[in-house]
Amino acid sequence: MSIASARPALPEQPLPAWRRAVLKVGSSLLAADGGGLNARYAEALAGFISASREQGREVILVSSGAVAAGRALLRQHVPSGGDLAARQALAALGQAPMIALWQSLGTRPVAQVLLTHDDLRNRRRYLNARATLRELLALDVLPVVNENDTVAVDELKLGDNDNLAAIVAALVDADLLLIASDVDALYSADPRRDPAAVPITRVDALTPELLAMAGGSGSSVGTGGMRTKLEAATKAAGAGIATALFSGRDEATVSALARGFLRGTLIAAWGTRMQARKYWLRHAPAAPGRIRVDAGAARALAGGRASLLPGGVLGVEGDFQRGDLVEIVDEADQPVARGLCQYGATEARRLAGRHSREIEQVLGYSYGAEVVHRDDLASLAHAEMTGERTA
Ligand SMILES: Nc1ncnc2c1ncn2[C@@H]1O[C@H](COP(=O)(O)OP(=O)(O)O)[C@@H](O)[C@H]1O
Ligand SMILES: N[C@@H](CCC(=O)OP(=O)(O)O)C(=O)O
Repeated sequence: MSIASARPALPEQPLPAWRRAVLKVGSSLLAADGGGLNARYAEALAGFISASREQGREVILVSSGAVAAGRALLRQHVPSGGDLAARQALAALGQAPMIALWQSLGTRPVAQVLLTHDDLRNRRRYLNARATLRELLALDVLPVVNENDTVAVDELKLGDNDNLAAIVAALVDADLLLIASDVDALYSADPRRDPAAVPITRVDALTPELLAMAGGSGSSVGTGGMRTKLEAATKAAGAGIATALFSGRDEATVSALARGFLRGTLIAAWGTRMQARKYWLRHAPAAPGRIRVDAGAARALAGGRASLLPGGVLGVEGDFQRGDLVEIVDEADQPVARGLCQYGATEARRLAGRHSREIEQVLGYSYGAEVVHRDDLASLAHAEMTGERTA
């Protein structure tokens, strides 16, 4: 039974417009009775994914449930907490049945994507994960992401799939993070413990008071509870992505989602995705290196809408890798922009002053016509920075 089923249904509110969303489905839904995997609630969620696809939208699924599935397969008591290696073994055992469950509920092929914190901290792996996920969407395949529990210990661990889902949402430039759980909203206190708890359906800012309302998991299969959901929403908000929390146990709630309405808690983003991205590009630590550009390129970059092409590059200083954040300066060494470089310093040096169509001939391969793509670039010119949110 849903925790909040004895309470009155929540009002519907419009979801923000979205084209790409990450949907996180917790163990509390896939192993709802505390036993093995069960399609009972996953079916409606799979229906939502198919309906979204038909509306021309893209969904990336982040699914838990491997540990619960593994535990049920062994048909023996394995303690929920405790031994990390035992949990890892259970996850390895249950991962294939979890993927098979999602495959059985849809017609599109399902692709398994296993990630760790290390994969997303390392710039090259981050870019590879992003490219793979984008390619899977282009192939019209449903990516099903989970933490790679076999290798994820301590510092490699994201710790929970709520946080993983927020990171994946930023990785794939999603517009919305949808978190389906066994509770229909964020409450003023854990509704399992406090019958007087009241639902909070709209959050404009995640204040310390709100964060303090969130408790841990109330079920035997879930891990982070509301605490990790609010952590995830904080990460998503900082990346310009709104989060919707809702009960995946309530069919009417899930079908309302396909109509663009939420019965649950909507946590607003801090700004637009582009503002958040530009803010990050302007303020994150840059790699030890600089790209010097000619006057024409400097003018174009100051406008905030042009990419940096190899022809505008005069020289490259220092050392950086493909994907690093680098500073771009003009002929007088004045910073004009910052951006993620598509080529490493050695490659960029060889490309300086060349035409984009010569890239393949010079390097023997190409990552694209731009040294820095305009989506990955933030101008430091005053006009483009006005209106920037303060973090
Ligand atoms: N303030 C709160 N509002 C709503 N739920 C809360 C709150 N604090 C703790 N919870 C608990 O969070 C649980 C959902 O998280 P969790 O068990 O980790 O599920 P999942 O497997 O879906 O991630 C709810 O069942 C509820 O008991
Ligand atoms: N990677 C683990 C999921 C851990 C987790 O975050 O679970 P949950 O709190 O149910 O989303 C598994 O597949 O069992």
